[in-house]
Amino acid sequence: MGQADIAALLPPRFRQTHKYSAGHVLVIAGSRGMTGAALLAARAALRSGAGLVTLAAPQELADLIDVQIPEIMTLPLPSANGALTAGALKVLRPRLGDYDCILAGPGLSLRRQTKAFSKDLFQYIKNYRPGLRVVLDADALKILADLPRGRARMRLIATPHAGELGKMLRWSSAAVRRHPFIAAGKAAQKYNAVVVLKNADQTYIARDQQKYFLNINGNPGMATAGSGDVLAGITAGLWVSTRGMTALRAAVCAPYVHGLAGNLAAQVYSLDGLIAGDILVQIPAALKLLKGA
Ligand SMILES: NC(=O)C1=CN([C@@H]2O[C@H](COP(=O)(O)OP(=O)(O)OC[C@H]3O[C@@H](n4cnc5c(N)ncnc54)[C@H](O)[C@@H]3O)[C@@H](O)[C@H]2O)[C@@H](O)CC1
Ligand SMILES: Nc1ncnc2c1ncn2[C@@H]1O[C@H](COP(=O)(O)OP(=O)(O)O)[C@@H](O)[C@H]1O
Repeated sequence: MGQADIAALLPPRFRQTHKYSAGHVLVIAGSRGMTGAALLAARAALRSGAGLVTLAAPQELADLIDVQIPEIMTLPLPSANGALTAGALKVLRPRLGDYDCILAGPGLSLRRQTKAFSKDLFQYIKNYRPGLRVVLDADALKILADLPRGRARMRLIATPHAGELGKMLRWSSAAVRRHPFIAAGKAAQKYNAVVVLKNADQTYIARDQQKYFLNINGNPGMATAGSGDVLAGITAGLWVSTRGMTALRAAVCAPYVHGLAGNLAAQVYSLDGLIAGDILVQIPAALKLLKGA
């Protein structure tokens, strides 16, 4: 799809918008050593239009983040050794009704206790909050892949790279790279999700095995740590903030906005010097180019 097609899917912000109608994203992410992934995703959601973003993170990291980025609220959760533990769900459960979308996974870690928490969370959402929008990326996808087939179906956008999608399908990442359309479609079917497969310079979007979208916007400068965390944040931000935005529309628009922001960032910082935070700060300019305001 071209720039005009994407622009048509992104209507201007409604005049009477207030921060709650623009949507509240809960980002569940980060562990010791990977706080940056959580911050990139949370900031990208805000920069993509979400009215409020709360970052749920291990308590010691949440306390640090709280003083760093004034626009982001934090929800400290029980943790051990810098990663979330099973007790985190008890704190989260009564609050889940406050959020329009959950984005989980960037920098979450694959520790045993974090896996237990994540699996219980997915199951809880499936049973008690089936309408909640969920974006899963990175470690959350590997944890989802461990669940028995179909156990935790949600209203889901999944944003794997080839390694992660390989785990979701029990394929090698080389096989995913060889057959990206088939892999994205099969995963969409298996997980009842919209799948955004990040295959370097090409991103494949599938909701089933019949209809696919391909994004080629972007540049090789975006092959840099944290670039995917930014895409996950854009996906959640667009999904909640734009009226009438379906999961498929959000999944089609987000990689385009991400690529456009990456292209604007490359003009300033070059293909070699570009870092994920540069993509992040160009999201508003990319949206302005697409929406005209
Ligand atoms: N600043 C930070 O805190 C950062 C934290 N990150 C976090 O680090 C954790 C591990 O994620 P990684 O993706 O780095 O490592 P993973 O271990 O998840 O995946 C990397 C493996 O997948 C394979 N692979 C196959 N196709 C690939 C493709 N198209 N793109 C990338 N890898 C492909 C690679 O060969 C490699 O073996 C995640 O939680 C992630 O969110 C990263 O996002 C980097 C930045
Ligand atoms: N050569 C490239 N051209 C365009 N986009 C790229 C290229 N390499 C990587 N990207 C983009 O960067 C992101 C990388 O995501 P991911 O592998 O999850 O990184 P990370 O885990 O470091 O955040 C994807 O959105 C991908 O499309």
